[in-house]
Amino acid sequence: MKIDLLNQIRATNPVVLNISNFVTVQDVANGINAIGGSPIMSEEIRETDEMVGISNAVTLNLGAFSKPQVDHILAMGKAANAQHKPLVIDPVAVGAISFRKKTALDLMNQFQVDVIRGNAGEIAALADVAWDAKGIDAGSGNQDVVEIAKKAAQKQNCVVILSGATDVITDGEHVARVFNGTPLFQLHVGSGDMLSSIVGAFCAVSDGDYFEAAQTACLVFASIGQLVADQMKEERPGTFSVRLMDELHLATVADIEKIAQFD
Ligand SMILES: Nc1ncnc2c1ncn2[C@@H]1O[C@H](COP(=O)(O)OP(=O)(O)OP(=O)(O)O)[C@@H](O)[C@H]1O
Ligand SMILES: Cc1ncsc1CCO
Ligand SMILES: [Mg+2]
Repeated sequence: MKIDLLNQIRATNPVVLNISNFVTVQDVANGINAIGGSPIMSEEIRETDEMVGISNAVTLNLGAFSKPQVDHILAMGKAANAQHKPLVIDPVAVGAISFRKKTALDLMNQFQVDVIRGNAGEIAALADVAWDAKGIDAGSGNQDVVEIAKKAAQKQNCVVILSGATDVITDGEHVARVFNGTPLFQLHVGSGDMLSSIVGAFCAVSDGDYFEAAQTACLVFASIGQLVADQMKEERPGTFSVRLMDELHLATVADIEKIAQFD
């Protein structure tokens, strides 16, 4: 695990281009900014090639798409491939809404993603494994999450992050797990969206090793949330989100190394 990639983000301030959802766009922008990246959002398809041109990574969030936004996402994915920029996708709620799953699969048939980041309900849907997803949340299921993540990675030929109490990261063959985190993440809508765009920032400084980038992003984000939770006496979702932003900026590699739990 190359936790030092965090310092590389802070040293090089990579531009992370996002198609976000309107629910969590500000958290996503500030999360990238706080950790040391440079966020930019886009809502206009005609600027796609130029936008991708100035970016070091692209994250596409399917959280609240409309027909024009799906066209934009498609153009952005194709441009990221053509310009060899790392491409991350967050398939929000594809486990709960069949139209979303179909749309996500249609898109991923037309461009190649480098990393998919979703919760168990979303990744199970992409793996065609039975799971009871609930809206944007993971829901419940009894299949092995490692096998689910591997299956999704093999189907899409990319790195998959299945996030949750334990994050599972796989390229379809090798598997890493991150055990850090806090249930407080679930009390803040958009924790996953922030993670997906922060994965983009790690991919930008990874020299093409997206499996390493994905693992490290998960470890850094989950550990920083855990550091915040460890300082709180009660479950305060509002306070958590503010302090999370502070710690994304302040936490050092040494702070993370002290609590890191992964295999
Ligand atoms: N029960 C938990 N315990 C510890 N950490 C958790 C738990 N659930 C989620 N996390 C952490 O929360 C972060 C976001 O992952 P999560 O799986 O909740 O995304 P998500 O479901 O897409 O969230 P959202 O839809 O709110 O964006 C990850 O860093 C993950 O490790
Ligand atoms: C609540 C919600 N609805 C669509 S997207 C979103 C934010 C989590 O991605
Ligand atoms: Mg999500």
